[in-house]
Amino acid sequence: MIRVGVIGARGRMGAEVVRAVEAAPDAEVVAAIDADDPLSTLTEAGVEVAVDFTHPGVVMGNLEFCVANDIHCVVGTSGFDGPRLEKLTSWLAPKPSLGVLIAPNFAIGAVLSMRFAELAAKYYDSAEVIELHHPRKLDAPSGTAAHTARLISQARAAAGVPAMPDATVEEQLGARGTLVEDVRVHSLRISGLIAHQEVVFGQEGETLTIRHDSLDRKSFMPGVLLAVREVAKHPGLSLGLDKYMDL
Ligand SMILES: NC(=O)C1=CN([C@@H]2O[C@H](COP(=O)(O)OP(=O)(O)OC[C@H]3O[C@@H](n4cnc5c(N)ncnc54)[C@H](OP(=O)(O)O)[C@@H]3O)[C@@H](O)[C@H]2O)C=CC1
Ligand SMILES: O=C(O)C1=N[C@H](C(=O)O)C[C@H](O)C1
Repeated sequence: MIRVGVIGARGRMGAEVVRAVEAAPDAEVVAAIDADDPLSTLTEAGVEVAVDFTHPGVVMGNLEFCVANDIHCVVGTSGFDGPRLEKLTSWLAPKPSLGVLIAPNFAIGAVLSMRFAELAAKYYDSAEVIELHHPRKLDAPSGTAAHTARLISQARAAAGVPAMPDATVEEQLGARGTLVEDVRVHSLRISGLIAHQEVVFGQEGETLTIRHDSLDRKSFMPGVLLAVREVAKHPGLSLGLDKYMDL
């Protein structure tokens, strides 16, 4: 049995993770902590894999503790940029057998749609990302949208695709979304939604839209369980659940 600690266990995702791990035949929740609970609960319970669904403002402190205490980490919390990933890499340097996965999205369809977007990127003049989420989400744009935009941008740069056509010279603040690298990202917050994303590509006479919808937070659980099972087999820092999949 894999001994799992859930950080953010009373949150929307954390509570779902506790249920999913408890139902798994090969893993058990030995610690479930939330804001104000001491991180030492994890070491006292002998946690092997910590799963973090908290807030961008606290996740780095949680990871610093887990890495220092040789606990593998599966991280769904958003807010990871280049400097954060560099810091994590430096923490992991003296721990060659420890695995940390930062996954912007655990839904299998979302992982596939990011890969599809990366593949499509070099074939189109234009690409923009629209993410749609529940209105209690704290951050914008979503981690998934930012990651998708970076993948598109990097794929276009690698293929030498010229800048996207856009004649806008007068823009009311925010009307064209925000730029992640050179890709526009638009964020909607709508009651009734959970987590959704469209990537729209276009060229003369043709568009391609790649859309993914998480209709229930259960959609993230197969990916979380896959990560819990795999993280110890993938030492170092991995970005994206696709690193544990045969894509
Ligand atoms: N990668 C993926 O597939 C997914 C990622 N996410 C991301 O996961 C994160 C959490 O989302 P969600 O569950 O909706 O958010 P919630 O706000 O529902 O849950 C976060 C929980 O973490 C708690 N918390 C805050 N600080 C700490 C701390 N220092 N230690 C332990 N627990 C703490 C919060 O307590 P309190 O409310 O008191 O602050 C809350 O209970 C977000 O960043 C979101 O974007 C969400 C869905 C899927
Ligand atoms: O806050 C959420 O709900 C979600 N957050 C992640 C993100 O920021 O991309 C993943 C998913 O979109 C749900």
